[in-house]
Amino acid sequence: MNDPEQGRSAGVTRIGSSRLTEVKVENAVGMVLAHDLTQILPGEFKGRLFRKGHVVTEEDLPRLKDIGKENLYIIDLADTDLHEDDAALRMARALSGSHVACGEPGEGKVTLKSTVHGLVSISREAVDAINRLGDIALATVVDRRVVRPGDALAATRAIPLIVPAGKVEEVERIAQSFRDAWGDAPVSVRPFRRMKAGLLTTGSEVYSGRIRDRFGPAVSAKLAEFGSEVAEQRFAPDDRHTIVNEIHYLRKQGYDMILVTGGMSVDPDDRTPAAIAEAGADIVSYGTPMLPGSMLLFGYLQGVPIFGLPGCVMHDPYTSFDVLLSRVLAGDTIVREDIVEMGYGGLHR
Ligand SMILES: Nc1nc2c(c(=O)[nH]1)N[C@H]1C(S)=C(S)[C@@H](COP(=O)(O)OP(=O)(O)OC[C@H]3O[C@@H](n4cnc5c(N)ncnc54)[C@H](O)[C@@H]3O)O[C@H]1N2
Ligand code: MOO
Repeated sequence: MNDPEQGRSAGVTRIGSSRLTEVKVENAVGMVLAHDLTQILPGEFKGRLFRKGHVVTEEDLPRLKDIGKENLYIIDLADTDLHEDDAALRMARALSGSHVACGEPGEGKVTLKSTVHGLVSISREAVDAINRLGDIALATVVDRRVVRPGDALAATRAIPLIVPAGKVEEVERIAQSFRDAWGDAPVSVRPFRRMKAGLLTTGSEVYSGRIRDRFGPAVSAKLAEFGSEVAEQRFAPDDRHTIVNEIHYLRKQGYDMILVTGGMSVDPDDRTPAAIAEAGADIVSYGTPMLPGSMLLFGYLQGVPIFGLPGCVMHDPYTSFDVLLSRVLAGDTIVREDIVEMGYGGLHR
């Protein structure tokens, strides 16, 4: 129904029950523009040259010709149709959940932005169902990306200038059934909680003072990046009994999470995984299918998240620790399947 050639006669194009009446640019002075008009100057500018609602003046005529406009159109919109800007705005409103701000329409597009620092939740199922409808487009970032205030999360757009209202109503239905099932809209952001971590650094070479600790500064900086902090750092040699006692000490301090560094790999004197288990943690996984960060351990000690952090966390800017830390700070409980799913797309080095 949106073939613009269909139903065209003597300067009038019919799209469904709506009509577009052609007006030659030379005769358009005083006319109200029915949609935003775009200019593209490669390498210089791309955007709105004239805004919907603008009243055409004599001086506009050469600029309209410069962007290829020989004709302008008056829209008679049928009740069953929506203007591109209204379609994009209604879809954006339906899709916006917690901590998401909906922008103003421009050139038939509305952008959804985060209002907080947190983890975005985007339902791929809902996005695919919406894009299957045709005539409308929804483009998003990937689920579980860390976002900051002002970051774009998604954009809605009508493809033709005039869209059947039924398409937008279908988007609203999809969004509403998602809300009914999950308690939030298909695009939402969970702000990061501010957590206090207890840090235990193992390694006899560090404990004895042979080498300077590099884990403490790296882990503190990482937590600060997310708005959390290392509240206390302790040190232990590669002795399982001492490591277990230090983990119990940190647990008693009531920290929101416990981080243990070093001794995570293959040698018999890498004691940390066994010590974390002996301390009483339920191990969700020792080994994470992501690189860097494959030797990471994650579990819960009396409900408190506990990480065994491998050496790469000291020097690689993005590891499996970033992925799991962001989820813990967003309030997720990590299960084995979450770890399993990290392998696909998880090769970063
Ligand atoms: N044969 C294999 N070798 C390695 C494997 C493997 O599977 N087979 N895994 C590799 C991966 S992945 C990682 S990551 C590293 C590191 O593992 P660890 O977490 O066990 O680290 P450590 O052995 O304790 O130390 C490695 C290295 O880092 C220095 N270190 C440790 N802690 C500190 C600290 N707090 N400050 C400064 N430097 C520290 C330590 O002295 C060593 O030089 O293993 C791979 N190898
Ligand atoms: O675990 Mo290593 O932690 O992949 O570089």
